[in-house]
Amino acid sequence: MDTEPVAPHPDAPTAGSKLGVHFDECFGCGNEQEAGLHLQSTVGEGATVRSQFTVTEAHQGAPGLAHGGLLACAFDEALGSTVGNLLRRPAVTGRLETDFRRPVPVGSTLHIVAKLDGVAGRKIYVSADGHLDAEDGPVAVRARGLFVTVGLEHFTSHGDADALEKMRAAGRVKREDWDINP
Ligand SMILES: CCCCC/C=C\C/C=C\C/C=C\C/C=C\CCCC(=O)SCCNC(=O)CCNC(=O)[C@H](O)C(C)(C)COP(=O)(O)OP(=O)(O)OC[C@H]1O[C@@H](n2cnc3c(N)ncnc32)[C@H](O)[C@@H]1OP(=O)(O)O
Repeated sequence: MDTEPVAPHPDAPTAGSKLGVHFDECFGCGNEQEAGLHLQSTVGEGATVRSQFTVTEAHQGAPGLAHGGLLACAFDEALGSTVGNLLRRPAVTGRLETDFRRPVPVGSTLHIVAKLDGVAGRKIYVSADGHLDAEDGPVAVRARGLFVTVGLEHFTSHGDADALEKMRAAGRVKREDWDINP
């Protein structure tokens, strides 16, 4: 792939900043989804975001083991949060590849480190490693994503405009937070 290197937006949150919930009903990070992943993220050094989530019984595929689709969801969230918060561009997942390298048991915590890899026009390439039970634990899942920058009308024309208003009212998303025409 022919990409340009990418640096965080000058107004992006700095290393150590905790990233809040972007939407209360988001399955990845929202606090109104009881069975959701409740992923919590912090900006890391360089163009990285560190996220964690603990696998519960609600996330099983085989008995006692995380469902692969839910693990993919965690990476979608972690990668999307990296793009949204570091680049401040509204973007959606175009492609998500996951390598499942080790089983992830219920009760374990996945430590995901995601990084911006490059951009090519509207295309943003990101990747992440998920370490089992510790930041330096063995890699259980690896993912690569392609996000595509969209205008805010993507969400208003295809999504729930009332819910977007609710997000704005809750201060989750402000128009001035986004670099709409990078
Ligand atoms: C005020 C409201 C703000 C709302 C913001 C909300 C939240 C954000 C807040 C904070 C951020 C924090 C956290 C976010 C966390 C999680 C995010 C989860 C993200 C998701 O879970 S999101 C849901 C799943 N996602 C979709 O629902 C997308 C459905 N889809 C489409 O809506 C279109 O498909 C679209 C827009 C992707 C492209 O459509 P399009 O017409 O605009 O553009 P086009 O097709 O030309 O693609 C342009 C270039 O991307 C290449 N390209 C596209 N797709 C490709 C693929 N799969 N593989 C390889 N290349 C691909 C083309 O080949 C071309 O490349 P080239 O320019 O080189 O030709």
